[in-house]
Amino acid sequence: MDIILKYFSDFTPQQLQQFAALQPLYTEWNEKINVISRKDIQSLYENHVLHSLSIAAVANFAGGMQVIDIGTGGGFPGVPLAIFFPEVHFHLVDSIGKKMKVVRAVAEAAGIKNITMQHARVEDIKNRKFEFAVSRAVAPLKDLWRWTKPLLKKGNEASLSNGLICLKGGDLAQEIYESGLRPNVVRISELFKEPYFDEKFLLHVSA
Ligand SMILES: C[S@@+](CC[C@H](N)C(=O)[O-])C[C@H]1O[C@@H](n2cnc3c(N)ncnc32)[C@H](O)[C@@H]1O
Repeated sequence: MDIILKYFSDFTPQQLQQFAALQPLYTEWNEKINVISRKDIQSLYENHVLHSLSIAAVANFAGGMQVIDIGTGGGFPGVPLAIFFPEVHFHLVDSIGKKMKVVRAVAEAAGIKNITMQHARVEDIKNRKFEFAVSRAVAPLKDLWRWTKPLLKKGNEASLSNGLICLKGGDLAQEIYESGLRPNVVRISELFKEPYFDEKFLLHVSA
């Protein structure tokens, strides 16, 4: 987990304990329910935790905000962000129930209190509003935006205006064109120097 401390500091002892708990917990749970590819589990902190925290490097969520993680799978980016922002509430949603089981077990064992979980397709969530939606590796930008837009409150209380923040890789030109949107695009390799982050991007679309 030193790779986290290379880029972020000022964690409380509780946050450090929670980050440290992730490796044994995900290693144990991933053997029962596969949420991270088996070869990737050794690179949990770089490929999953730090990648998730690229969102924290660009968006300083304010205490009391509500953030939905769409298609969280085993809890990325929602779980690392919930540890990073203990005053922010994270609602983690996935359409596959058994993945929610892993997230629930990890959050409980690590004592992460600011997370709720919902087994649902995000399109079916009604009557709830969030300041931000976050997502990694779930759907084309066009679909993510169609699902997310009705769930967002407008506002500007964080370092970024309220909206969708998604993590994506590869050549995004066609995907952005097809979305009809003009997202702000951040190269994650400008934040973190490890080769894993080459060709990885963070996209932000304002509500
Ligand atoms: C490739 S996995 C990524 C999981 C996690 N975000 C990560 O980066 O490790 C995509 C996840 O999105 C979920 N998903 C896809 N479409 C969804 C939808 N419409 N509503 C909720 N979850 C969805 C899938 O069940 C799957 O767990």
